[in-house]
Amino acid sequence: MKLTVVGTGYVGLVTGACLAEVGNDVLCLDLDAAKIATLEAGGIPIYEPGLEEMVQRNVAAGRLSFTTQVERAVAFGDVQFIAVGTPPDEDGSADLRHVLAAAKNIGQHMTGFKLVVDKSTVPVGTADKVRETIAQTLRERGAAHEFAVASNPEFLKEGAAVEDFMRPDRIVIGTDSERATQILRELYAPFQRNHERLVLMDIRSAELTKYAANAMLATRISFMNEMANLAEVLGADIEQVRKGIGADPRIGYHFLYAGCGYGGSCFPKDVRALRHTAQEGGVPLRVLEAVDTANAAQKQVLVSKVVARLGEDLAGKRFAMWGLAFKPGTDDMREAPSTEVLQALWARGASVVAHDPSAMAEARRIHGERPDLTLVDDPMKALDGVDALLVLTEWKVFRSPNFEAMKAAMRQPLVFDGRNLFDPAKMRGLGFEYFPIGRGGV
Ligand SMILES: NC(=O)c1ccc[n+]([C@@H]2O[C@H](COP(=O)([O-])OP(=O)(O)OC[C@H]3O[C@@H](n4cnc5c(N)ncnc54)[C@H](O)[C@@H]3O)[C@@H](O)[C@H]2O)c1
Ligand SMILES: O=c1ccn([C@@H]2O[C@H](COP(=O)(O)OP(=O)(O)O[C@H]3O[C@H](CO)[C@@H](O)[C@H](O)[C@H]3O)[C@@H](O)[C@H]2O)c(=O)[nH]1
Repeated sequence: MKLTVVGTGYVGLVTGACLAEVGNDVLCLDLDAAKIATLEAGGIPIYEPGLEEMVQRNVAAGRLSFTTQVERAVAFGDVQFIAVGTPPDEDGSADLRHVLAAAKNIGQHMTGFKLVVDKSTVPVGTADKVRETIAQTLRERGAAHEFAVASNPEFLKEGAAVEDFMRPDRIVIGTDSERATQILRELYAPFQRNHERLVLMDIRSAELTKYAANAMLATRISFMNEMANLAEVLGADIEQVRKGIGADPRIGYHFLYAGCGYGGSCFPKDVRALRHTAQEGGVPLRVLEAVDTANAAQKQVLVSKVVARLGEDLAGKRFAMWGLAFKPGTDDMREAPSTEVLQALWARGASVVAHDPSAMAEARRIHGERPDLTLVDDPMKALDGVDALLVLTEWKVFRSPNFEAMKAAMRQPLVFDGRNLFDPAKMRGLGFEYFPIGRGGV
């Protein structure tokens, strides 16, 4: 099939590359000329395991190409995927400017049937707006072409995006058009594996499914974080509790880890956008309100522990930070807990020496050159003479460090671990003062 993907961010680029991988001809459009230039030069603008090779392979095979030319992109694909950003507006609602601009471009340049597929995360009712925008643009041109609009929300996780797209748990498709259903069935046939992954539904339900999934997962994390805070005070261990409750298949072991708060480009934004939608609809979402509040508090948990141990005034103190990305496997720092912890430490006069396997360039872009932030290329180098180590991201490379060398490098063996990487008994046995999350019983 001939496909156009509008937007070459995490979702658009992965969608384009994976759909080319199974034999489609894909043209990716982005208005960001620098991104397209990078892609055309054989590079990729983001870090995502397996993506660069997949892009290069499909470009070489002639199945994947890139453009900034809207007219060419609209002409190319019978299916037009909209995968542009839907950032939060000031009131927390999803900003649909880019989605509707993409829709308008399609209406402006289409000369025959197009299936327009919303892949961006968009509030319920957006497909109607996309439809209306295209219809209106066609009317203004005096043109009459058939088109269909479908919702196909994306569930990939950063750091595992290619794997998630190639081997999806489910493919949600919302349509009210038989023609659209047929096209998308055929397009997604190679991703079915051994049983049907397509979940077909009406458009509004598909749009809500995306938000409901992220809201449920965010709720689970905030719940575990609050249990962890309670466990600490009660002298219980959240890791034991996690295993105990996860054994119930109705709960399950996945996505049950307490930590220093959830971040990323999706959970915080989508929880707020859904709350906004509910407010407009006059429906209280009390649970989700608490999920958001609990997460904001959890992002400060490490700082509270530092202050309780070292005092409010941290002037002249030096901290090592392991991990800047919002989670391992990505260079993305959007809403990362590290940013809030850095700001809180700086506000108290401390300086930080940080290492992250992927996100250091991003940290430099966000925080700029400043005397109270040093970025080093080796986690052990961050420890020289520091008053404490803070762990913000559970990268694999941090899991089995040389503990003796760590102790020798630090001014004092003090570790605040926001991701529960280490065994508390072992740490204490080695002579560390160790502050994990929710492990009061060990
Ligand atoms: N990042 C994720 O893990 C993830 C997963 C599932 C769903 N989503 C959702 O998918 C959508 C895209 O997210 P992302 O992380 O890929 O965003 P992103 O910001 O990384 O990329 C969006 C891209 O769209 C481009 N763009 C904007 N307007 C355009 C237009 N009119 N024409 C062409 N290109 C345009 C931008 O230049 C940018 O490169 C969002 O709604 C997001 O919530 C994201
Ligand atoms: O047990 C857990 C699991 C995750 N997290 C945190 O939760 C955040 C989000 O993690 P994750 O879901 O792995 O990352 P995302 O790439 O943001 O993916 C989420 O958001 C995407 C965008 O909507 C969806 O497509 C995915 O299905 C959904 O998992 C991160 O800060 C994690 O540290 C925890 O604290 N504990």
